[in-house]
Amino acid sequence: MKILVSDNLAESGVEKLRKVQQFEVDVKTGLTPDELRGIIKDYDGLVIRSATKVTRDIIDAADNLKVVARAGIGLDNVDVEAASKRGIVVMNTPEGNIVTTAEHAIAMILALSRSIPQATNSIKSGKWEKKRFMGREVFNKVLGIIGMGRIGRIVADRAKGLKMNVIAFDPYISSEVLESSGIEAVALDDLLTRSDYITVHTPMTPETRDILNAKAFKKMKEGVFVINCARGGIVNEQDLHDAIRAGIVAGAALDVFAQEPPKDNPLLALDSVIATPHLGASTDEAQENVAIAVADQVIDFLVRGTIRNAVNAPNIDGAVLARLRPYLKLSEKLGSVLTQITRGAIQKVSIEYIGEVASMETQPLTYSILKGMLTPIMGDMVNFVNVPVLARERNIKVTESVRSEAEDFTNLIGIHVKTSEEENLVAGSFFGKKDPRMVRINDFRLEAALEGHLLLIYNIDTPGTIGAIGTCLGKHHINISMMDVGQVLERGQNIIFLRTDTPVPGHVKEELLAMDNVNVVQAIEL
Ligand SMILES: NC(=O)c1ccc[n+]([C@@H]2O[C@H](COP(=O)([O-])OP(=O)(O)OC[C@H]3O[C@@H](n4cnc5c(N)ncnc54)[C@H](O)[C@@H]3O)[C@@H](O)[C@H]2O)c1
Ligand SMILES: O=C(O)[C@H](O)COP(=O)(O)O
Repeated sequence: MKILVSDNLAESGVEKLRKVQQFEVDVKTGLTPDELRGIIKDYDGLVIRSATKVTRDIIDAADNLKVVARAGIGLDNVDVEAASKRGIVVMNTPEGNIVTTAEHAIAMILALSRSIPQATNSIKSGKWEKKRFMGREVFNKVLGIIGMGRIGRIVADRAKGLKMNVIAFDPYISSEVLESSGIEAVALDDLLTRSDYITVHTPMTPETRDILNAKAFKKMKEGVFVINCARGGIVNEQDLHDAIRAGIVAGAALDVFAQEPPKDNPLLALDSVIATPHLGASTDEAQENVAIAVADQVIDFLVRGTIRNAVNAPNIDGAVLARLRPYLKLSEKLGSVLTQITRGAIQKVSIEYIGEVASMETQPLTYSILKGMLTPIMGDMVNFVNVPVLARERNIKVTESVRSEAEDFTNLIGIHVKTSEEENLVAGSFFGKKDPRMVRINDFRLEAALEGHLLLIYNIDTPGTIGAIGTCLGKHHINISMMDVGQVLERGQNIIFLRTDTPVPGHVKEELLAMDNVNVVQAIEL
C-alpha cells in the first residue's frame, strides 16, 4: 500500500509509517494542486496538516485512496462530503495539540496586554520607550471565551490560574456543565458587552463565520482585546480593522487568517495587531503527539481495519468490531431483504434493537442496515463511509430505538420501512450464537437462513397451490432446499418462503405469477 505524506509531519510519525512492511511511504511537501492531482491516484493513504488542500478535484482523481488523515484538528482544508461520497475515510487527531494551542492563546493574551512584540521591535531598533509601552494586568479582568470545546476549556482553566474572571458562550454545552467547572455561561451579547478580552475557539462553520462582525464589535467595551487562534474568518477581518481604527478594539492577536499566508492584509499594518503564522499547534510536543497519533490511526485502519477519530464513519475498535461482526452481517442482510421485497422509493426506516444488542454500539449496525438497503439499488459503491451521505441525499429518514427486554429472542433487530408505495417489516436474530436468521416478515413468523437464492410468494390459501409451485420449479430443474409456510391474517393470504439451489430466472417467476391464486412472487438474492 502506498502512503503519501504531503505536509510537514514530525519524523517520528514518518518513521512509524515506514516501519510497516506493507507500506511504501513517500514524503512530498509543497506540491501544487496540479502536481498532487497528477500523483494521487497511486496512493491508498494521504497524510496531511493544514497546507494541503484536499479538494473535490483531488478526490475525483484519487482512484485508490482509502483514507485522508489529518495530523491536527481542523479539516476545513478537506472536502469531507466529496471524500465520503467516494467512501474515503477522513480522520483527524483531535487531542494531540489542544494544550499547545490553548497555551498559544494565553501567550497571545499576555503578549497583547504587555505589548511584548512591539516592545521587542522597539528595543531592537535601539530605542528605550518605557512610557510608550504601558501595559495592562490580566488579574481580575473578564475573559470571554466563544466555544468551550477541548481548547476553550483548557484556555478557561489556565486563565483562571491567572485569576481572570472567565465567562463563556457555547450554545451546544449546557450551562450546568460549564458552571460546574466554575465558568459563568452567558449569552453571546452578554459576553460581548462584558469582556475585557474575547477569544474564539469554535470550528469554522456557517454559523461561526463572522461571529465577530461589525454588529458584534459595536456591542463591545471600549478597549477590548480580541484573540483568534481558531480559524481565520471567525473574526471578520475588515470589521476588526474598522473596530481598531474606531478605538473600540485596543489590540488584536491573530494566529489564523481568512487567506493563509495573508496577502496585503491591512490588519498587519496596524501597530496594535500582533500576529503569528498559524503557529497555534507548533510545538515539538504537539507535533510529536499528532504525528504519532496520525501514524497509529493510519496503520490501525489500513492494516487492521480499526477506524478511530474518523469524522465520516463510526469509530470502531478492532475488538468491538469482532463482537459486532455477526450483528453487522445480520443487519446488512435484513436491509437487503427489505429493499428486495419492497416497491417504491424509501422514505423512512425505523430500526428497533431489542435485547443484548441494545447495549452495544448501534450506529455501525444502522449503517450496515442502510448499506444492505442501498446496495441492491446502487451497487457496490455503497460502503460504511458514504452510506449516511447517500441516505441523506435520498431524503431517507432514519430513526433508531433500543429496548433491553427481549421476548422470544435474546437479541432481535426489527426494521420497518415505509416507501412511496408500501410498508414492510422484517426482523432477525441468531440461531445459536452467530448464525443469522430472519424470524419475521410483517406478521409472518419464520426461521430462514439469510443466504442464497430465496423466493417469497404470497398466495390465496387453497389446496394444491404449494404442490403446483413445487411442480413448476421442478419442471425447470430448480431444487427447493428449504420451505416455510404461514398465514398473513391481515392480508388473507398464505406466505411461502423458500430457498432454491439455483436462482429462479425471470420467466419462471412469470410462470409462477400466472398460476391461479398466486398474487406476488419476489426473488431475493443474498
Ligand atoms: N491555531 C491553530 O494552530 C489551531 C490548532 C488546533 C485547533 N485549532 C482550531 O481551534 C478551534 C477549536 O478546536 P477544538 O479542538 O477546541 O474544537 P472542539 O470541537 O473541541 O470545540 C469547539 C467548540 O465550539 C462550540 N461551538 C460550535 N459552534 C458554536 C457557536 N456558533 N458559538 C459558540 N460555540 C460554538 C462547540 O460546541 C464546541 O464546544 C477549531 O477551529 C480548530 O480548527 C487551531
Ligand atoms: O487545526 C489544527 O490542528 C491547527 O490549525 C494546526 O494546523 P497545522 O497542523 O497546519 O499547524
